Amino acid sequence: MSDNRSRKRAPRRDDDAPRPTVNPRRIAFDAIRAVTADNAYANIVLPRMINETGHTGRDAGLITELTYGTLRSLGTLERILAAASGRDVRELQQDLLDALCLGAYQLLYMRIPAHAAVATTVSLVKAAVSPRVSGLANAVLRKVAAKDLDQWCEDLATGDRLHDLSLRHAHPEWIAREFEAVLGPEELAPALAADNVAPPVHLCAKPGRITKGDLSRETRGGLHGQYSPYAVYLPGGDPGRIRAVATGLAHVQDEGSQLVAVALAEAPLEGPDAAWVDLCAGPGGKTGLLGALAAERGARLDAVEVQPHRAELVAKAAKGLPVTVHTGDGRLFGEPGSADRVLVDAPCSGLGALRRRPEARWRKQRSDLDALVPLQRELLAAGLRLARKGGLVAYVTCSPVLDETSEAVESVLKAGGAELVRPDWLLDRVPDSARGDFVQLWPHRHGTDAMFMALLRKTGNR
Ligand SMILES: C[S@@+](CC[C@H](N)C(=O)[O-])C[C@H]1O[C@@H](n2cnc3c(N)ncnc32)[C@H](O)[C@@H]1O
Repeated sequence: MSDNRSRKRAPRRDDDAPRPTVNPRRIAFDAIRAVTADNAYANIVLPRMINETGHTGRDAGLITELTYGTLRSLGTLERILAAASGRDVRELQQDLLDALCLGAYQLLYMRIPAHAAVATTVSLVKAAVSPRVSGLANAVLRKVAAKDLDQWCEDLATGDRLHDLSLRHAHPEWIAREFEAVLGPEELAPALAADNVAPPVHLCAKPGRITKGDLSRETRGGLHGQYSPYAVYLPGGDPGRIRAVATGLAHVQDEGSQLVAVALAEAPLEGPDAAWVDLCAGPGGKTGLLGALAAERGARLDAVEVQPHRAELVAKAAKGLPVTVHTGDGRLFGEPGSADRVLVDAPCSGLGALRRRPEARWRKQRSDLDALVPLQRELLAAGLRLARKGGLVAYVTCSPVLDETSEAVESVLKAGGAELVRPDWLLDRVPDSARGDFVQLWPHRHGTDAMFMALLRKTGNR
């Protein structure tokens, strides 16, 4: 018997679990294909693929970086690939283009040696696309590798500031223009750059259910949130494995989302304060927090959601809380003048949460706003109708776009019967969050999604 065979085997990492056999780059490629060919969402398909193929730890991290990074940078990668190949990349078959983007991402954004990035991508093309195009892939990627990202961006710059910043930070130009209209030119680059950094997971300790201290201990050292009295930052790992999350005492929720919900609950209100409404509730993050606050105050919350499957999620989030879930159109809900506090967390472009959905920026179009903007205004008007005289309405979007935010509020205010109120609770605790009397949070300033909030008080009877 040889020495090798007589030596005891080192215990395996996870007992009997088989070692993953699918190559991480192949999984990243398959996930990118699912997004580009089947319109899948990376944050849904990728965790499933990683799980099914048994990758953990550093491998899982590499697969996530390859997939999310490539998808976030698609527009810029395609521009560089077009220049390197001297052709319109839309003429290439989509699976080849996806593989080239994955290879170019490794060359330009990761510290993977060029020879390894080119060789692994060419092998991937042979196996997953066609051996016939592997020579083309090799030639194009070698050209990409000849320059770094800064040099490519310099070569492709036109001198138009918005164009050049959009290219450097991988955003469609129209989105950069919308951000600049709110922020001005100075802060545009940091705002775009912040969208390319994966956000940490924020947890919300439901008030009256678990304290921040206990939740932090359960997460093994999660820091308390900077601004929200209920936020704990998850230091790492799967939030579903935290007992408080699994049992509904806490939930995953961006700190900015927590802040706007609490700001509505904390705003001073004269008169009765027992009837609260969440008019656009799905999937129920803010319902869970507002419902817990309502329980502490002896109030009740009606949560309205138009999509039945999202209403089911709201019911789950509100379990054990004084919340009634209604499936229906918020524009038609309830008795006028019956509510003390109303949240209108309107469906929006979601441009304030681009950090979370890597492919989203390339799928969205300015024309998406054509249908959203009138709906947002109708929902805000419905929220005001529902409020009693003196009652409060918070209008919230996860977008900083002017059309969806201050302009929506100003247009509804023109009809009369309501006034703008300064949400002092939030503005006083979060530096640089005021835009006039509105709240505008930003990833690069606050580490939260770019949530917008306006607080209105109903002054009329109708
Ligand atoms: C921005 S999301 C709300 C997020 C939610 N408040 C949370 O914190 O989890 C907007 C929601 O409004 C719903 N919605 C869209 N149109 C609606 C309508 N007319 N009435 C009620 N809900 C509507 C969408 O289906 C979506 O679930």
